[in-house]
Amino acid sequence: MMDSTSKPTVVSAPGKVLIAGGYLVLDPAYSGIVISTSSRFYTVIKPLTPPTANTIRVRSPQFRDSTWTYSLSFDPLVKVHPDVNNTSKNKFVHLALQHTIALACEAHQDTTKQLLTGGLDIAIVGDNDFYSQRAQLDALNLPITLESLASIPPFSVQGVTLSEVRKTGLGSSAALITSLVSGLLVHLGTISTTALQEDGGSERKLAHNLAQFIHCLAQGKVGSGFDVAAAVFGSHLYTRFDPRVIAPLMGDNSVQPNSLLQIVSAENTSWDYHIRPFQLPPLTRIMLADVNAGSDTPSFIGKVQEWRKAYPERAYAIWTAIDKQNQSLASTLLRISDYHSQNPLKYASIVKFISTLQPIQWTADPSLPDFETQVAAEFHAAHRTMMEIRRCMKEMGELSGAAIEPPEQTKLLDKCCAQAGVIGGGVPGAGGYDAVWVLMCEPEQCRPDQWPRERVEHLWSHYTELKVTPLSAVESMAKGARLENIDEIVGLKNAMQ
Ligand SMILES: Nc1ncnc2c1ncn2[C@@H]1O[C@H](COP(=O)(O)OP(=O)(O)O)[C@@H](O)[C@H]1O
Ligand SMILES: C[C@@](O)(CCOP(=O)(O)OP(=O)(O)O)CC(=O)O
Repeated sequence: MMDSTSKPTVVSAPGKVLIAGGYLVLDPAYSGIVISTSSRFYTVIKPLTPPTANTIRVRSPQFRDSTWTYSLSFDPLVKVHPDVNNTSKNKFVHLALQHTIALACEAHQDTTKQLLTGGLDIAIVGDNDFYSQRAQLDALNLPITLESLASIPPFSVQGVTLSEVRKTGLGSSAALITSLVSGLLVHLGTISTTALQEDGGSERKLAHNLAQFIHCLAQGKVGSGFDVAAAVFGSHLYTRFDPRVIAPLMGDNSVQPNSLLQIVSAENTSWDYHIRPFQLPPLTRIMLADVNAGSDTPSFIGKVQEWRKAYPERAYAIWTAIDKQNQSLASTLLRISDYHSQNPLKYASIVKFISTLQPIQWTADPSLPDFETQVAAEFHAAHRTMMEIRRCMKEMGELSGAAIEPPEQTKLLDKCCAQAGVIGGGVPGAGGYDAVWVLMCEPEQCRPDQWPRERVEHLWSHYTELKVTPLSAVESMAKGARLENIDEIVGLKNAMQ
């Protein structure tokens, strides 16, 4: 058994960007493209020192007033009680503890109780990207660049409470719930330490189903769940689950009868989500920006749903058109990756070539050999499809009264998409004012000032109409939630102090 000198259990989970399928993905008839980010949440679990029976202390050291202590009782069912001296509440953390420990007890009552007798010490931190760093860059008088972001210490202290912090839209709560739930499942032995090595094994699915349910309960609503799915499985093409699978668990009573395991089990065929493999093509890079104006996603969803109900035929036609483009984008990007597998050298040379040109010029050179022409044509197709998706989403926003791609964002995105080497971009997820994503070529080498990312970075840092701050994230190459070694995560040990 683990003692206080052993290495802690550390599980991380990535953030998300829904690059195609906003709104449509709420309906199981449609799917979306979700990219998981290199920016992650980390949950670090170790025995409490000094040991304190049935006590769990959770800390979020990046925030003020963010330590929560809980006690456990087991009779007749597990219950997690917040300490009366806690100075704030954290519903997400509380529900994650309650239901994950209940599940662990249902699976192995005796060993779970034994592992909890000395208490647990849990720390949770998120990469800087989850919270807006604009104020910090301005205060330090630093230019608004990726280099400046890299100079801020990892897991930096935000100086505010959790309710005051400005989020960037990477899905902090889904990544937090996934890392906490999966970390507890590993620590309590409910899933094995190798569970998170496999891409889609049954233990990973169990962690997904449990995290998905807890996230819905904490949010008080059932969304499409693409954010939790990305945190658990990494980038993929997502088709949602039928909410009826968790309906029996969604009541007010926080103590569940002994049926949780059966419902969240990977064997429960009522979990009908589909996760199809997806990854952005090699030698491309996604860049994300936090834009200084918030949007109210729930009110957008309400508007789009009302419009869809009021004008079913028109909505059906637009959704069908958007879905066609979304599917075409997914298959074009996957085909581009296939070209890379066929001939990585020629692929690299055509990416280098198009990275200096605007899309309109990519297929204009008749002297290019066949293979290179085909790859350039696929990149051009991806560009056209991204532009068409933006046009349709904007139209849906105008028809429904939700500012999905408002004029200010159109102007910004058009400028980004006019840069040499940029494939396309859009407003992530529900859209609005608060973020943009841009996909560009990232050749193996470039002369200074020739990287598409530098052009986009320059545009953003000199943009005056909106405050546009890059995030440091790229696509996560590690698939979803994973077990970490604390010594290998720069700054994590420090952040625990
Ligand atoms: N670092 C953290 N530590 C503990 N809880 C966190 C942390 N970051 C986010 N949370 C939890 O997630 C909640 C935010 O959820 P939500 O508003 O849905 O944000 P998001 O859209 O980023 O998922 C917070 O109120 C808090 O309960
Ligand atoms: C509208 C949606 O399809 C996508 C919303 O995506 P966002 O990435 O905008 O979401 P938040 O993390 O809640 O800000 C709703 C859903 O799928 O649940």
